[in-house]
Amino acid sequence: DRNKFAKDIPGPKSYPIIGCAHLFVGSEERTFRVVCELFRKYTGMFRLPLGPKTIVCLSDPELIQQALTTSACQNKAFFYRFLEMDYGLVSAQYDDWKQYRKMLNPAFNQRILVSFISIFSRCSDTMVERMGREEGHERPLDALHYTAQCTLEMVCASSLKSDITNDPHANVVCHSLEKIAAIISSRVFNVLLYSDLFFALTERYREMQRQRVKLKAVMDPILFKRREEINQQRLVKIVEDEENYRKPMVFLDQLLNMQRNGQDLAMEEIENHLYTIIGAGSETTANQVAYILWLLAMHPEVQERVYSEIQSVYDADKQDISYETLSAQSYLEQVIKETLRLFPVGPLIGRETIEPMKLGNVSIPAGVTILINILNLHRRKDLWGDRADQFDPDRFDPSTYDAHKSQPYTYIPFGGGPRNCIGYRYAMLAMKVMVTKVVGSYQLSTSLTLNDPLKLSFAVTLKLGAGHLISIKRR
Ligand code: HEM
Repeated sequence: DRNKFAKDIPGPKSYPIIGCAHLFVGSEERTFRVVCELFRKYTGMFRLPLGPKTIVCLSDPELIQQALTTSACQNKAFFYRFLEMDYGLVSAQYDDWKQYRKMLNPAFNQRILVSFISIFSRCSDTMVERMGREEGHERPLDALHYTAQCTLEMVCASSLKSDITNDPHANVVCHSLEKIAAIISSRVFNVLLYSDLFFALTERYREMQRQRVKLKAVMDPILFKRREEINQQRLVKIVEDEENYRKPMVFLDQLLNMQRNGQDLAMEEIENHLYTIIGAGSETTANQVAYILWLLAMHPEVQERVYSEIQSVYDADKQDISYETLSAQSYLEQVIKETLRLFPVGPLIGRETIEPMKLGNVSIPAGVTILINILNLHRRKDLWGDRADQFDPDRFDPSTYDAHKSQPYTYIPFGGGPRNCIGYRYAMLAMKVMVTKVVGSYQLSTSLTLNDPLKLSFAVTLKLGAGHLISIKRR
């Protein structure tokens, strides 16, 4: 029996064939709540058979560290296949991934990231201006609506060298990404939708195809245009110049110049990488900044400290943002870190064992799915204290913060091990610029509190059903 290894691992009651599938009926919100309750109940490791799959869930930081750092566990879990981006960095299997990551790492080097700060700044100014149109309105605005368009523009301008600021279709892309993410995630705990054949018969599948068509209609022209330009450059042999060839390039250029055995990558591979970076780069950052603004609106005293730091770092009339000024905003960094702890926008990640391995004292065979709940890990009272559910940026005061030193895997908002987030430094810079621009311009408030029903759910990113509702007043 394939599942014999799991017989001594604790877990909820399961039934033949369906396993624990009966636990996950109802809304997405309910499903996510049940998942989180299980992770709270079993503090080490538990098994979760779901139809044909046995999932081993990890709550303990030591076990999480083992899983994320051992090479025998570096394939992605079966549900990443639902993304239908098999060649992209997020879902590629280990052997392919090693090559891709090596070739794409240079597109995230320090020099390139610093050169993006002016793009982040320009896109954030546009966001602030758009928000301003809502000022004085009775009803609060949903911060995500604004951050989503902004981060999409940032990713296109930085990684794709393409300006979509006034593209009327930009909002369509944000909407499509969100819809696709929700459909993909709805398959993760729904055994009936594991089979691609069965899924293809559903309305969700047809909706996903419709959204993909919309997405491609906006993104394909960007891709084809840039490919044409790069082919032209090649013709005039610029790329063959040794120095140019070695210079790190932005993501899309790196991709279009990548060669394997003297051949360009296949179009399907390039598209998978492109859509992966757009999805992984824009949706995540947009949601995270929406959480930051919403928490600042909820905690005026924290917001005032962020604002006085902005005043002490920047001239009164112009916010000339540079790498140095951003580095000087250490309190803002604490606020971002604390938001990443309480509301990590990539809450559930999964791996699959490539070879047999030991997790603690349990022998796990090859082909087993491992599931990690980052949200639950970040809110464990035994690791973070009784006030783990409260927002307290002082927790990350560098002079006192030591949780990380004793066990770095108690805090993993960007994942961990070799397959951690390739864009985490990009994200930190982009978030700092966005928050600086908004808080520098507006005073934020909200009537919501962390005790209200927040209706969290999982749609690749961590969704807030209540909405990131805030009111703004010009400073
Ligand atoms: C606040 C923002 C972000 C958060 C919280 C975040 C979080 C994460 C997490 C948790 C993972 C690990 C996924 C796993 O283990 O399966 C990941 C991977 C990844 N992220 Fe991010 N991310 C953010 C921003 C970005 C940005 C801005 C980019 C690109 C511009 C990006 C690109 C990626 C890619 C390509 C991977 C896959 C890496 C690999 O397997 O080699 N992310 N991210």
